[in-house]
Amino acid sequence: MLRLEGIRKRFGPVEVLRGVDLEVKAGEIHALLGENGAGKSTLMKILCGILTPTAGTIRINGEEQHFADYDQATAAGIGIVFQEFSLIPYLTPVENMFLAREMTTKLGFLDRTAMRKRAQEILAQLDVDLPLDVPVRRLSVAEQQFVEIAKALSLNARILVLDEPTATLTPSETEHLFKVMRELRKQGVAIIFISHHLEEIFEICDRITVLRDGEFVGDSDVADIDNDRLVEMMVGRRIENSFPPKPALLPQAKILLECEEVQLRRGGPISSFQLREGEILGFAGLVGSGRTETALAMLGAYPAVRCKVKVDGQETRFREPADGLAHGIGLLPENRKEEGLITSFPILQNISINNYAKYRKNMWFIDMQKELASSEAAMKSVRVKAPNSHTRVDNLSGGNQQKVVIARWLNHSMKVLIFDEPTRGIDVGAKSEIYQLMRDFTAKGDAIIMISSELPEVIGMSDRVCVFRSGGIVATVEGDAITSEGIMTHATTGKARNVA
Ligand SMILES: Nc1ncnc2c1ncn2[C@@H]1O[C@H](COP(=O)(O)OP(=O)(O)OP(=O)(O)O)[C@@H](O)[C@H]1O
Repeated sequence: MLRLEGIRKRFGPVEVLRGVDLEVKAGEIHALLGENGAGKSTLMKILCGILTPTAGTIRINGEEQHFADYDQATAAGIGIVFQEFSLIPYLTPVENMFLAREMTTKLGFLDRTAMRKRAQEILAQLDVDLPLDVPVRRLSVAEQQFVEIAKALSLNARILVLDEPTATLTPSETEHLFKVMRELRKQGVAIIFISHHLEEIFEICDRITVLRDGEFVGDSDVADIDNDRLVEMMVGRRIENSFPPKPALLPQAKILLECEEVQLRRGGPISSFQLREGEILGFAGLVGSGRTETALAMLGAYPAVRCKVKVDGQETRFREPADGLAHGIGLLPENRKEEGLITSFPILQNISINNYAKYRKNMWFIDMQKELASSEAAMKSVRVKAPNSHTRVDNLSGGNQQKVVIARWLNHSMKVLIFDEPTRGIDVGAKSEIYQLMRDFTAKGDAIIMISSELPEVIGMSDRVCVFRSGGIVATVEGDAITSEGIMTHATTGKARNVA
């Protein structure tokens, strides 16, 4: 159904796609894989007419296509759901689906009944039930994604691109999305699926194509390839063990940070926890269980009913996360593109920001050589792929933008780091490097709170784990008790103490 041949793309002097081929059949779920910055999103933007290739051909059912813009690609049967949705938050799903191509009655009035009926038909075809009369901002991320898919199908998409659709979904939402994808496959739609979760590729995909540094590395049936070979194709080397060994827990370790009596909601559970020097404390639990809110409440960024914090044994009150910096506490927010980066600034300043004290020469000047050397070393340590540290962050791939924020915090002189979903959107090769850097950080006696929805990451990295449920901590486990069954049992059935 789709054949891309010899696709090249140059941004100024940098060639980011260097002759890429991709073949996708009707009724196939095809994974497009590669490290951060390999060129996946750029290739998809070319397919959708958003970018023009420097060279190469696009054929749909054998016919050569030249898309001048997105609308022409849509007319040719291509639909794309980006990582950042294009829905208007204040409009309903139906209004969003038919935006700028509203159905009208013979007299020229809006035919709301017909639009609603068509929307219902498409959603029923996907076996998706969602409220049609509320603004989409009230829907969950998964529901918004289904609206995007339904919108593409209402435009008769036969080739559907899903760019990292599962990155922000819960496991059950991901299962629902997979059900929808299987249904579309049955209907003969060709799906191109981008994900950094390799277990998802083995679960849902029929074929794969791998890119590395803008080049085509190879393609294969999923049935003919295993995990190790796939990683090797993507990264160009074998990744032996992604989690570094855990150090022995020190029974007498100093308490760096203590949170007593956190109550997120009136009448909700009251929790407490301690963070000890040299440890990684995992915050596990289902989405909405209160993990992020508890961390934010501690830093004054969530309006908890009560929250008593002690830093180095001293009671401390933070009004906002910036107050944490003075106490050596840094936050890597979940939503780092909006909250963690100044995208119009170069990588260099995005890494060194908040950290100028380290580069100060005297009262007036900073040592720019030192700033450059230190930031470039941090950038290299997490493998940010960019021509140099002066590249603007908005010219980086999504995963590389994430790495810049991680590089900033790991380069900072902090005592405590709070990492919310540290490896979301990060490729498999860089993940293991980030895990090692986290361990190097704690080896100095500093500590990390790691909020993560990825159970293997929680288990592989945490020295102790606080399991959250319904807004509070229901258990704290350590050592051999850190198992997926144990954590899941607490996360789904655990009872919080002290319910007021
Ligand atoms: N407008 C632009 N100007 C300059 N370089 C760009 C621009 N857009 C993308 N790039 C570069 O092109 C390369 C490929 O980026 P792309 O977003 O396609 O990667 P990706 O494979 O989708 O990565 P990720 O897994 O991180 O989403 C990156 O090195 C990126 O910095």
